[in-house]
Amino acid sequence: MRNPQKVPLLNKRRRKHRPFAFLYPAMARQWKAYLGLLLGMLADVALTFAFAWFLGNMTDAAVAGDWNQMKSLLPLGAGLIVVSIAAAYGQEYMDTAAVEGVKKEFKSRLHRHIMLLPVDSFAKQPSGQLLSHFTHDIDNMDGVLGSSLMRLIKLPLVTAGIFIYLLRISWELCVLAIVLAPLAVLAGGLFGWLLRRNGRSIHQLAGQTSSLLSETMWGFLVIRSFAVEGWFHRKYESQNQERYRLELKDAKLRGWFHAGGDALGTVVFVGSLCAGAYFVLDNRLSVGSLLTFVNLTNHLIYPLTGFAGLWAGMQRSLSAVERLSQCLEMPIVSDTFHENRVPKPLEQEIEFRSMTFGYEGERNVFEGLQLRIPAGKMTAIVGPSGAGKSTLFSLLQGFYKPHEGSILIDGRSIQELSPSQFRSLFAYVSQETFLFSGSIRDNLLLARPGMTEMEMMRAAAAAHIHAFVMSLPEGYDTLIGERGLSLSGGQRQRLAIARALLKDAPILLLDEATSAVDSVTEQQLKEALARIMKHRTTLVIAHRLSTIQHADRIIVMDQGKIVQSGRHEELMKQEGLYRKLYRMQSQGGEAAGDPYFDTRIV
Ligand SMILES: Nc1ncnc2c1ncn2[C@@H]1O[C@H](COP(=O)(O)OP(=O)(O)OP(=O)(O)O)[C@@H](O)[C@H]1O
Repeated sequence: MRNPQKVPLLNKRRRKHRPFAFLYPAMARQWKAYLGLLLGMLADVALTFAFAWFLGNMTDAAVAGDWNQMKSLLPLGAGLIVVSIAAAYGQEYMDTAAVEGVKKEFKSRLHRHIMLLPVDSFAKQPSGQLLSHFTHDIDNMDGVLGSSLMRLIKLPLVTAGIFIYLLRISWELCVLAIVLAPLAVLAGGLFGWLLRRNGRSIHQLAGQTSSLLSETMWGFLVIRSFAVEGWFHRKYESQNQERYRLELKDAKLRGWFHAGGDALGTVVFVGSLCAGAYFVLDNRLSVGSLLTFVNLTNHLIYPLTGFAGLWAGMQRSLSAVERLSQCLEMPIVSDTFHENRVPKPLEQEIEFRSMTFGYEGERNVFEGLQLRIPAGKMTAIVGPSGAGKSTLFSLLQGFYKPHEGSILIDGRSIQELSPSQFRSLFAYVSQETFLFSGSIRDNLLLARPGMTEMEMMRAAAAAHIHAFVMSLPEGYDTLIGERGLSLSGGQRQRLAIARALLKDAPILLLDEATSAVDSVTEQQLKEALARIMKHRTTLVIAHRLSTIQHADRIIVMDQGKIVQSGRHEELMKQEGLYRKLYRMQSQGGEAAGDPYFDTRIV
């Protein structure tokens, strides 16, 4: 196994996004909080000038020994303090409301969007990448929301106001500051671009690391049994190192920007102080005016220095918003969630009519496939690995659309059915059973939310899991751990079968559903399944041919084509793939080198 090298980071071809246009509707819905913040910000600006004015007048009154003037100014000072405390409190609260309100909306939108993604686009995204939108991108939106956004508006506003105010005090002192302003703007533009580029790389890497971590946790037992902990650790180390390098680069950029801003600010401050002191000596400026000037210059310096941090944060947030918008712009299957309805049983058949399909960028799996599956019967699909059995199930469930031809259920194209009607038609038990963390009852409830205790137990009994559940101290309320890992493979499979039974759909899709049970349980399950299949159209993908000998019809597939079909006895009489597979299986699958050999037929 190779040591992982540097992680590819930047997506070369990115679409143009307008982050603020994307954010605006969600922000508009929090208009009360943003209005509050805007008023708070305006109060803040007014307070800045009011305090500077107060300082200057108080000092001049003190220098002139005007006690009455000082006394008249005192209540004003107290009022300013009260207003500034109220403004600070209000801003803090409004900031949280404005930021968290928008984030809450995006979290919810993102989750909904992911739930409605078509199966193929979902499958293309590593789960960690999707997860990182929640854990990384949404958390990094702060720089363009709430008070950060207000500060971005406030800084130019304060800067312009201060210039005008200072101009009234001394135009000579203003010239010094004005000369340096374009420099700050230019530096902001350049560093902003660099920071955003770097921020994008950090976000992308965070997504990759998140994917790697989720794979590591999910595949922990495989990692352990193949002794590849070292390889995974090195891969993580390499990404961790890269992240460290990028964070340092970010810090360097911010550092340079900060230092440059500080230097610029200090030059303005010291320069105006010296020049101001000279003007006081020359009697062209009062001491109070100098203090007002120095105080306001401080506020002028802040835009030059504080702007760096704000700008850097904003650039990071913009690249997070960009990634979020890319995800939210992925097309979804429909605008609404669908609920299970209780559909009528199938009356006629399922038909694949001249269907052609291939996965994106791959050669076609099916070319003009013609297949009819009669209603109310059990049809088994067999064939070597890669024949297209699972793809047929996916197409039937609408996970993918045929490129040509159509799929009809009782004579109606599945495209004509509403998503709710369509989804209610199938109950699916897959090879890899997935159970959700929570109790056994929670997992069964998924299939039928309003189920009664009796219905639940009946389904569990039919799947031969009821006795086991009742033997547990908490019965149906027993927690089964993440992915049901505290249960055996066979127990998980039987619960999955009970879940499918509870859904009570007219079409039952079983993908080697009895593969993880022992032979005694398999026999019991077969009986239970046979009872349920009686009223249903059942399609079974079977790898062990012994499990489908009683099927009403067996379809033998090879490389996307139907090569044989009929009952077990008929197929056994024919020279062909079925007999070959059957013999291989009964002989123990000793078929090394045989192109039809499916390693699971043993
Ligand atoms: N998501 C996918 N993207 C691209 N190609 C795929 C995808 N899933 C399956 N294939 C390809 O489609 C073909 C049919 O695969 P499919 O899983 O339907 O076969 P199968 O008969 O179910 O095999 P098995 O018995 O091994 O599960 C194979 O060549 C496979 O490599």
